[in-house]
Amino acid sequence: MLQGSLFDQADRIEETALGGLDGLRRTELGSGAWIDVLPGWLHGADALFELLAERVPWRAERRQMYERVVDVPRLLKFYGAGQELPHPVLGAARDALSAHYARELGEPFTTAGLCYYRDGRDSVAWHGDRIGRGARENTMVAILSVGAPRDLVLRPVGGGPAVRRALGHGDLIVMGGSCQRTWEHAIPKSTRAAGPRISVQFRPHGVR
Ligand SMILES: O=C(O)CCC(=O)C(=O)O
Ligand SMILES: [Fe+2]
Repeated sequence: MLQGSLFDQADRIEETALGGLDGLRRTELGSGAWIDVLPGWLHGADALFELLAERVPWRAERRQMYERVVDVPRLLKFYGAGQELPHPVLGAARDALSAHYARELGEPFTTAGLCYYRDGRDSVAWHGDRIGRGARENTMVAILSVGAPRDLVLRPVGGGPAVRRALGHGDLIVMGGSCQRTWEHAIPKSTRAAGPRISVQFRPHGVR
């Protein structure tokens, strides 16, 4: 929740700023998949968490699961290409990522999907981002995390050792190469007390 006067809040969010991307470190996962990770890319990430929690028109979705309709255990908001993002630093993040990966990706990041995990009961099940072109082509999905850390876990399709990264407080992870096809990822439920986390996923046009 927002605390103090609007003026205090404005002061704090003004401290929110991106660092450089030189510290990105790549881990090859195998089968042409990789992740790049940069802890603490966004400074003042907690102020951005508060702003997004308050300002974004979050949607609770419901899905058919067998014979029941169940709540999707996280809140969502999708911003398409050209839609104004809830804070300018997110546009700056998208553009910095587009510039950094221009050669390797061959196209810019254009969309931003936001997910709000309110506590350890919120989660996302194993999946690859394969609704769009990620099902057939190599692509990238870049995720900026604010708020409390949660584990993002990756595992090869068909089984094998998992890879786990705790992400929050301005951390960046980029899933690239064949990662959406040959690997799956999840944010598992946490039985330990987990604070709220918001993730911002930047994707190229046609990747979902
Ligand atoms: O919250 C995250 O970091 C992952 C979200 C995700 O995998 C998705 O929405 O496709
Ligand atoms: Fe995903």
